[in-house]
Amino acid sequence: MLDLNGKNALVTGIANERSIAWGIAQQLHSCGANLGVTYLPDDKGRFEKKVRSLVEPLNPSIIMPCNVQDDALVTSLFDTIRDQWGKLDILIHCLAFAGKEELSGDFSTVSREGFTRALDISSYSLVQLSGAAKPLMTSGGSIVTLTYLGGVRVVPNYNVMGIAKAALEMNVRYLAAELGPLGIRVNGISSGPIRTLASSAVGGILDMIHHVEEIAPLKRTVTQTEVGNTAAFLCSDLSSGITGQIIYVDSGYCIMGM
Ligand SMILES: NC(=O)c1ccc[n+]([C@@H]2O[C@H](COP(=O)([O-])OP(=O)(O)OC[C@H]3O[C@@H](n4cnc5c(N)ncnc54)[C@H](O)[C@@H]3O)[C@@H](O)[C@H]2O)c1
Repeated sequence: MLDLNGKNALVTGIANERSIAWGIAQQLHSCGANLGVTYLPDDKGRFEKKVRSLVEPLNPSIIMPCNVQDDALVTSLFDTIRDQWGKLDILIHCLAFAGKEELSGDFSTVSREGFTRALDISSYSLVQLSGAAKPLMTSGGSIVTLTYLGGVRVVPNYNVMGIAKAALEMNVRYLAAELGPLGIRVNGISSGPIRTLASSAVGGILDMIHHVEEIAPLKRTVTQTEVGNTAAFLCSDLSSGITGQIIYVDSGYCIMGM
């Protein structure tokens, strides 16, 4: 049994019950972690309402807004963690965004604005949040992000998000090298396709899932719980020798040539 008792874990990226971050939060909680969660603030407060009611059974001690494009919100989030928890042990980076118009059609038509926004929210944010977490991870720590095969191979319609994931995976390696001497490990989970709010913006997501069901050794795609279990492992002492890695949780799809 994984033991995360006494660990403070910040989970970003919960939008609803389909979110991979929700699967991760549940598994961290079941292993004993003390949770803090964030939601994306919007004018009508829809995400806040949804996230607050969803996470209630997990009894998080911090629930705060986080828009990674708003530096003041990020500063306030980590100030609160410092004041309330004193130290942070686990950071789950489980967020990404690209405009729907960027997730279908020809990649070469992506606008500078769309490219920059996707890279800023989906890739730079890992550096930003890890930099803010670093001074709070005084007893070492574990940082986990979520990536996808479209960052190493061409997947139809994934387009600019593939570039963002490629950059994200390199961020994992540079951060792991910098933070390793402090006992902070940084890893990524490359998840197979799962139907979520974010993935539904990718053109042909259902075709991608059906393709995995046909080709992958396990003949199915993965669940949020399976990704959550791997995240819990990567956050626990059982993975103490692993850093800078991308772990595939994809029913074995990535090993297949045909
Ligand atoms: N669903 C899949 O098939 C799949 C596969 C591999 C990797 N992933 C990755 O998993 C992660 C979680 O996505 P998901 O599929 O669970 O979808 P999701 O829509 O449930 O989660 C995406 C989250 O990103 C948050 N977000 C977007 N813009 C933000 C911003 N500016 N600041 C802060 N938060 C912001 C949203 O609020 C949402 O909570 C993403 O990095 C995604 O690329 C998903």
